[in-house]
Amino acid sequence: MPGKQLEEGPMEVAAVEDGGDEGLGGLTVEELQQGQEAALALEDMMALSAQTLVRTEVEELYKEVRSLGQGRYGRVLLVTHRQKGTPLALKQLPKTSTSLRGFLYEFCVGLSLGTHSAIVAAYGIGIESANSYSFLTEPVLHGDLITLIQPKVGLPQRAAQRCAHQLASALEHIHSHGLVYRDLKPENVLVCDPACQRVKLTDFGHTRPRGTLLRLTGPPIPYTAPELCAPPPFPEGLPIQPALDAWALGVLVFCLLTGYFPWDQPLVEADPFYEDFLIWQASGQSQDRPQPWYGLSPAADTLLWGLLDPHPRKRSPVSSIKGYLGQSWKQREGKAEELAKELGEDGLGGQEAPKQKMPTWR
Ligand SMILES: Nc1ncnc2c1ncn2[C@@H]1O[C@H](COP(=O)(O)OP(=O)(O)OP(=O)(O)O)[C@@H](O)[C@H]1O
Repeated sequence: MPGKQLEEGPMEVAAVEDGGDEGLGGLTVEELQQGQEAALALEDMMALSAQTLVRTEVEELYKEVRSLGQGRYGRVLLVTHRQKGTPLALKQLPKTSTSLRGFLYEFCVGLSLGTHSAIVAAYGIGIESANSYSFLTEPVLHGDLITLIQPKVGLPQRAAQRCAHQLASALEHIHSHGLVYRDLKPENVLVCDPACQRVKLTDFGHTRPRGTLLRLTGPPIPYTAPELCAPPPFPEGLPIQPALDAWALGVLVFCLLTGYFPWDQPLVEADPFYEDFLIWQASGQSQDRPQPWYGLSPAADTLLWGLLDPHPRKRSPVSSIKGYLGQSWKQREGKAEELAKELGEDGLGGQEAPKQKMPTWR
């Protein structure tokens, strides 16, 4: 998502000299340095890539086959190389809404991360045309994950675990490069086969170096971590951390397992589902388990409590998924209904069932 409204800035180096975590908005010196190194490496790569841009109209080199998708900022086309016939995905970003810098940024982030098996491979070809910028990646032809998640049901457990494992590994790779992905959602997860054996993360327009100062510019969504909703420690924003992606991964795993969002926004005042979750986390009592969580196993509860810890420093890293892979994440068939009965779910203490609706799947 390049060339978007200004919502971020680099963290002031002076903050490091202040010393202590306080002056760093909660980042350690090492974390801040890791982000700064990532930012410098990207700047170098962008300068080199700017010199190697191919200046031509896309049709001169590639033949359009069909549309693969349309995002807010660009469209993605399946094309073939005119001489070789090789199929490729071409992401095209109009110059009216994308700056050269924004384009180079997304292009270079994708290029530096695309060596991981669960990240879409980039071909290192950037094109500047009269009205657009484009780059080429491998085409992934079975659509995105949102089309496979059955509302109110989710994915079969094995498929959900395969997706979660691969996405955690992709995010770990991104974090090891000093970057935070920041846009985990099913629409950005491409599916390589109908059984969802292999998935790939795409769209690096929001990815930024760790420690970049960032403010929320619109209303939060379920994937937005609560620390981004709170007043930021600096006027320019919150220094971003990989914990933002761990939160989004927790929400995504919940969606994969249930077909529901756990809440609309992580705001106690505005969202009763989130408030119920915090009450359950605080009490640990089974009678406080919120309704959307009934279908999950104890292992999934523990995994998701870790990833969805409201305190970013206490939150489990994305790699915590690995410790839960051999276990069941869903209640066995019928168990969720039994549990509902046990908990008097047709009534909080025998009253009529609450008429509240689960968060609707969007
Ligand atoms: N390599 C690819 N192969 C197949 N389909 C793709 C590929 N890359 C993207 N798509 C499809 O195109 C859609 C839009 O792509 P992308 O998310 O990169 O655009 P965007 O404008 O940055 O989106 P957003 O609105 O999320 O910022 C994706 O949701 C996906 O369905």
